[in-house]
Amino acid sequence: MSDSSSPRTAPARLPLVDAPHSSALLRSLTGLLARWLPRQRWFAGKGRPLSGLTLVSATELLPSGTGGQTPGLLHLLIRARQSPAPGSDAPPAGDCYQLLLGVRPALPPALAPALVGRPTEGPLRGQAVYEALHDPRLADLLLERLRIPGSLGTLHFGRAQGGRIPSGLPARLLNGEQSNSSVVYGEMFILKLFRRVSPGMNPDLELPLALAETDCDRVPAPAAWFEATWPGTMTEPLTLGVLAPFLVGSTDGWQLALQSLARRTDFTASAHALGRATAEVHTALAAALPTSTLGRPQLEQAAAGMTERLAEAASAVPALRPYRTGLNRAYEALGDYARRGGTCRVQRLHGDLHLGQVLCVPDERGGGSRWSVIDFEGEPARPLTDRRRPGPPVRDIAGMLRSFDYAARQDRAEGSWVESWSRANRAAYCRGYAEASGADPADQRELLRAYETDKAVYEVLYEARHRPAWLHVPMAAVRRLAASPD
Ligand SMILES: Nc1ncnc2c1ncn2[C@@H]1O[C@H](COP(=O)(O)OP(=O)(O)O)[C@@H](O)[C@H]1O
Ligand SMILES: O=P(O)(O)O[C@H]1O[C@H](CO)[C@@H](O[C@H]2O[C@H](CO)[C@@H](O)[C@H](O)[C@H]2O)[C@H](O)[C@H]1O
Repeated sequence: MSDSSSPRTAPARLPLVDAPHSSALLRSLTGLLARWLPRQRWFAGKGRPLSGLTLVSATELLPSGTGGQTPGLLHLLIRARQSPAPGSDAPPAGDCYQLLLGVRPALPPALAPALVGRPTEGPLRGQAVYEALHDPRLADLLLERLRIPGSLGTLHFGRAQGGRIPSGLPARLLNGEQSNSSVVYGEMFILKLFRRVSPGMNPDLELPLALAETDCDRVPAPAAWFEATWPGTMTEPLTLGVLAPFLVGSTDGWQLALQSLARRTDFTASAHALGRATAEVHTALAAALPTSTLGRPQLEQAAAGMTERLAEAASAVPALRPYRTGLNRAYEALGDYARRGGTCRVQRLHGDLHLGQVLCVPDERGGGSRWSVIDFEGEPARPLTDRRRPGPPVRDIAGMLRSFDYAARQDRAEGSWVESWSRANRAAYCRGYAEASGADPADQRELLRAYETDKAVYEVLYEARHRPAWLHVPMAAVRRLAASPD
């Protein structure tokens, strides 16, 4: 099963573009990109030096006018090779990134912050190369491509049946802390452009497409998408972007939870509704896509995977080491459950469910509001093959329970009100889930504890890498979970 138990999958091989063209283009861009890429929020390999760049694919979406005012639009897939982390004997890894670059002889002042650089050699010599999504003309061109199904070079554009995508919708690039990049078009659609990509369908397209065929309306249905394809090769298509309806006036669950904490207001009705929404999505996914039952060997393997992940995290984050024995008890309890004959149903999941992944949307039908669920990519650090494997629903539930704890720990006052806020919302969420699904998460004690522990360990590693100032949040959970009685 996904979790961990499976061997780490090596990145699938991707074809390279034909040599003469690619080497000239790379000559233009290598120096600039080697400096620019590691500074991007979405660059996954922070802290490891870049050892080289290779071009996987290059497509001119719009040829640059020579000397004129028309910008060019270049779509690139670039493999960034990196040296292994210090002390690791792993071979150099290479992640593939998607770039959309604008090319102009001179940049208007409004686009100056988007500049990647000016190549000093090769075919782009002397041109201003910049992040194309900042340029409304180029973002508009991308929408035009998405409106009309078809292929251009390695790029293939697909569309859902029916529905209308108007042209000329004004583009607005989101500037939040994202793992990818998103552009909102006329407050009608949002395009998510995946940054780190690998062969195989991205679950953030696959699962919303599958749900669109069911009667579950909790997830915005993809209107259009694009992918890279290499017909005649063994390489699976690689998902590059998804256009979905924009939920106007929505607020994410994280903001709402923080408001409730700041104003000392009740959140349990929302948490309960969120439990119901999660159950509805799980039920629809289980009906639409394959499920199976894990028996003893697979559950033991899952527990072993968690133990291994804890060992890896502890070697990267020393603060975790004193708690290893205590945390491992949760994984041993899962192994014991399997040896006693315990089983577990697995199905496709969200994979990284937390309060930031749920949007509270004003409900046109009833005047109130309702929860929608977004971002089915799974945990960004896991290989795609892992993220696409079925897992137990309690894994998502554990993620949301951790999120209530995260929110509560943002409150500086802490103390008993905040603790009871967290406890009450965790309980309300599970109640809502149980009512809508018929399965009470609390009945799966060993699984829930093991997955909550596994999630807290993941968060320790995530915070140590991306937001060290937040490390204390999952560490508080680690202390609690390590001390919890069997
Ligand atoms: N369909 C949507 N409607 C409204 N806002 C959305 C929608 N999808 C995403 N967003 C907004 O965009 C942000 C980033 O989207 P997300 O899919 O989580 O990207 P990432 O994986 O890069 O974090 C979300 O936090 C949310 O605020
Ligand atoms: O939103 P992403 O898919 O990029 O998920 C990653 O980043 C999340 C933070 O933005 C991280 O979530 C953790 O912090 C949240 C508060 O910011 C909290 O609600 C979550 O419970 C906590 O796990 C997520 O783990 C990571 O994969």
